[in-house]
Amino acid sequence: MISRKSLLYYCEISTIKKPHSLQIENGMHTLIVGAGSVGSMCGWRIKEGGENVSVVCRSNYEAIKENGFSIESARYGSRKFIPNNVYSTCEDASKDQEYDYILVCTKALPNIADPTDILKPLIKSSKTVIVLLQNGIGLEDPYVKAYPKNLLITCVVYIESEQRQGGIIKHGKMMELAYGLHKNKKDDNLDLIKNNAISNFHNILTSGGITSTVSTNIQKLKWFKNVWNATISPMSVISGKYSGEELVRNPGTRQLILNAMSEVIKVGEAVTGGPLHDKLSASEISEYFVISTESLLKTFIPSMLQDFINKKPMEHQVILKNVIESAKRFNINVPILETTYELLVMNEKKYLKPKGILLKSP
Ligand SMILES: CC(C)(CO)C(=O)C(=O)O
Repeated sequence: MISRKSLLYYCEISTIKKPHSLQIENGMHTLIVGAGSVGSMCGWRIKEGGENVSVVCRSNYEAIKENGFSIESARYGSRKFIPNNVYSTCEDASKDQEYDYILVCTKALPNIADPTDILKPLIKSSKTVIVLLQNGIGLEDPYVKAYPKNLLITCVVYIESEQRQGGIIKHGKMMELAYGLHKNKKDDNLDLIKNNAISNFHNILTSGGITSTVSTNIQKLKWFKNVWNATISPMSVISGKYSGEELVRNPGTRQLILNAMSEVIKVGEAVTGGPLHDKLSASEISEYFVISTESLLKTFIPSMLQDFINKKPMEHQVILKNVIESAKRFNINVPILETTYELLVMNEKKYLKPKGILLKSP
């Protein structure tokens, strides 16, 4: 019987040990690009851990410049987070710094604009490690193409947070990152520079109290997590704003979600070349996610539903469309995912079109 521990509990994880010969550097400078609910939480914890943290904010810039962030967290308590510097553009952030780590915490919306463009002024040499803290799959290729000399770390993000208004952040207990170096070829041997980049990142996260895990098979973990994101999140929007907890408690939608999950798992297995989990079968993975969702609070709102409520673009390209496109390559039928995707995009068009935001045609 599967019981809920944490959404990450069942992931196959390999934590690397810090090699004794490695010197962990101090005083590193991290830039958060997109200081919304995820970016501000990470920035806050990394600064609390003793590092320099600057942020690039867009819609919330004036509020953050003036007052910083006010964070109310069930895990860490309620505090203010005042970043070292607050910028409104990456251009401004690039003027007097070259950063060790750039954490990309913006929404992943490659269907609206090239996501790598905004980093251009910031990437001055191979010193900067780019870290993607975004939901979905198939995000990495544009970064590899645009910045081939920079190391790329890609993450699975489990952070339960929401921005109420400019700079007011509400956080629950979940604050976990699993990550690994994005590799073009299957190569588990990390050389010293790569190992250093990962160890330092691990160090700055754990110093700030973020549960941090390094994986040598990060794509498998990303697909595993996307089983949840590609099903519960869009269903919560198209069902008319039901929470995940309500959807899995209702027998009809519970079965629909289980069926949709099995479509995602089939595609994930084909893409990653094996099971998405070492100990759980495909049906146990779906069962595990449904049981985990059952014990989430009614008030827990998936980030896609938060975007829908706030009339913002939703991340359906990386969460759903990329799965559907992979399914086509492997001749796998995904009728539930296709239906969900089409209905989601129709819903989004209603509010994006009047704002003049158009999706790129495929
Ligand atoms: C489950 C959660 C909150 C983890 O970050 C998430 O991925 C989302 O809401 O989109």
